[in-house]
Amino acid sequence: MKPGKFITFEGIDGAGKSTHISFVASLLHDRGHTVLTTREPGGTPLGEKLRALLLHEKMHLETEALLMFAARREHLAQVIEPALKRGDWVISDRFTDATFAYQGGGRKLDRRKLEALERWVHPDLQPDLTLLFDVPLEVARSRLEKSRDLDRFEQEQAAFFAATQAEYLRRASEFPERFRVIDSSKPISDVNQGLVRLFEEF
Ligand SMILES: Nc1ncnc2c1ncn2[C@@H]1O[C@H](COP(=O)(O)OP(=O)(O)OP(=O)(O)O)[C@@H](O)[C@H]1O
Ligand SMILES: Cc1cn([C@H]2C[C@H](O)[C@@H](COP(=O)(O)O)O2)c(=O)[nH]c1=O
Repeated sequence: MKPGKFITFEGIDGAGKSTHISFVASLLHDRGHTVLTTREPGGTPLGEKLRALLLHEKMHLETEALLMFAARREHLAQVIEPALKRGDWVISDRFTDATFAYQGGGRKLDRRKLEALERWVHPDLQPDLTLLFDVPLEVARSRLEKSRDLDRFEQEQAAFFAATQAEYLRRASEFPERFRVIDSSKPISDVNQGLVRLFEEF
């Protein structure tokens, strides 16, 4: 069912993943692939409305997790699955690992509930490659504060991001076949060079 490849970018807020998506997209485009870049929560008109709620409205933790998966269901149906079927390469700025990291790790929602939602929403699809941008918490925080006004997640305390990052790293060791951890405390040009090397082998 899936001639295209599905690549996801993950990391705590300010880790630098969005900065490197267009670089990787143009690298893959130069290799002859049709590349679609998208993001979560979001990626569809309905998903973007849910994103606005998720990033700015206070809500119950389980509502938050359910809305993340509702936006994802729409994203898969409208964007990701048709693109992969056509043979396009899809790069998503976040996917289900973010829900395990933020709602599971950061907010402590029982992982079994998230696993049940994952089995419901995408039982047969996992990313072919997940790039985890890893950076010390204080570096991420200082990059964010310099760059923009902070949303509901970005305003969380250091302990929340420490738990979120720990869950990302735990998942990277649980699924080593698809995760690659990128040291994004390095300058942007060094991170780009590392990405060029990584994609020579992918
Ligand atoms: N390696 C780097 N060195 C220095 N600054 C960086 C680096 N990577 C990203 N930045 C800067 O840090 C800020 C945040 O980067 P970016 O938006 O890519 O992070 P992000 O991981 O996508 O965060 P979010 O998930 O909150 O969108 C931007 O101003 C960006 O220019
Ligand atoms: C997919 C997803 C996202 N989040 C959080 C993580 C970020 O703080 C925001 C998205 O903002 P970004 O700047 O585009 O990265 O949403 C989450 O908590 N759970 C998720 O599943």
